[in-house]
Amino acid sequence: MFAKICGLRTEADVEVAAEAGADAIGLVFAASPRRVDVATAARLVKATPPGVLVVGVFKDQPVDEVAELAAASGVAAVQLHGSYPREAFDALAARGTRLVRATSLTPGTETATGAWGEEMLILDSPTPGSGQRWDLRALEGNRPTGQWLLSGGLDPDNVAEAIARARPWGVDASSGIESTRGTKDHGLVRAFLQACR
Ligand SMILES: O=C(O)c1ccccc1N[C@@H]1O[C@H](COP(=O)(O)O)[C@@H](O)[C@H]1O
Repeated sequence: MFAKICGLRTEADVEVAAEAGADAIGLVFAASPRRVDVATAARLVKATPPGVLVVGVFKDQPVDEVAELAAASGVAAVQLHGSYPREAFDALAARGTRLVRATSLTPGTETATGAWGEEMLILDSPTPGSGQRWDLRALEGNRPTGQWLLSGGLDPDNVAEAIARARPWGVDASSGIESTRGTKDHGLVRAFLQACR
């Protein structure tokens, strides 16, 4: 089970997540209490051990801004939320950017991982980073294929059951592993990663 821990803001956050077995971490560049500036992101990238994928998280920011922040910080991939068209994915892929596509599961959602050039697909609630769960019954008849991550309101207490029901390739969490909004609780991060496995 691939596990991504999102919204890290300090070196201690990175160290705990990596030591506890996170496969990927997310640094948020979107408007959010978890947002990091580019200098902080670059420091956190340097603090991340090899083998842990660092993903920059964006929402409805211009493609040029995404590419500039990704290059300046050194994140390995970008995760796009919001209403990006297919052309935005194509433009970033043409620059060699590794892509993660995040979407909620509404009628017409493209659920085949890789369909827009992304290497991972995230199915999230309609309000990313809010801690809201969504009705997993929506997966019936729409279950993605390939490297897809379940997200939206996951925490140490609910993630095992959510995995059993949704059968994702991986999971992604932020709000459910915080003490206060924007501040990771290291005990909850460890408990979440243990519960995933
Ligand atoms: O975490 C944020 O603040 C955020 C802001 C804008 C876009 C995405 C964001 N995070 C992503 O949201 C989900 C986690 O949601 P939850 O808090 O666990 O419900 C995950 O994909 C994050 O990468």
